[in-house]
Amino acid sequence: MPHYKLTYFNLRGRAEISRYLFAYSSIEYEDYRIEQADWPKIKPTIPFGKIPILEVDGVILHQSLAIGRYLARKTGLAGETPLDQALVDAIVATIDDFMSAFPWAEKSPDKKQKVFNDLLTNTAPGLLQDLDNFLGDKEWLVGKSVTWADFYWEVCSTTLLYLKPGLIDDHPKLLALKNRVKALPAIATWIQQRPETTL
Ligand SMILES: CCC(=O)N1CCc2c(cnn2-c2cccc(F)c2)C1
Repeated sequence: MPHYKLTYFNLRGRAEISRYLFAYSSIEYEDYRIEQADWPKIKPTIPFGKIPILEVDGVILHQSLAIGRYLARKTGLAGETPLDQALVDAIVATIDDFMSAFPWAEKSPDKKQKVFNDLLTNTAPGLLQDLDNFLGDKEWLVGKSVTWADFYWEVCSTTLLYLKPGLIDDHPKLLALKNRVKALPAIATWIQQRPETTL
């Protein structure tokens, strides 16, 4: 088994999907969490200057969704057929587009709050309805078994609910999917054991 080292901040953020995949697959890894204060020193040493990165026996993989897709493929959670894999990728990208629209590093609290409020009030409802329509009465977002698209929904919706409690109240099927993921034993154990962070 390769030596895995995941480097990110002490946040769920863009690394949590990989942590879920490691937990679900029982693959051992180093969950290396850097202090925000140390980032300016570390950033120049990172290819492309962004985290998370996953080191696989010293080979550095960057981009959170590339890392997630790599782990999902190793874990059998990428989708059963090429078409299902494409559907999984499309759902992951759709959720990620929305999460990426938040100005997480905005220094002005007023500007940050204004954009966050606009996204949560005016953009989120359309996305939630589209996801609700796509899920329909299925157990999982794609195919007959859980995929990393379901994990990504749970990871990102946790942050969205922290930002706006009640945001998903009009979508009981999406909440039920979130709870199905949280009820997976390995995920439940990780959620119970992981460091408590707000984001
Ligand atoms: C200073 C940086 C920061 O506060 N965060 C980084 C980005 C982030 C956070 C929480 N979720 N999230 C995220 C998850 C997935 C996709 C995405 F684009 C963003 C918190």
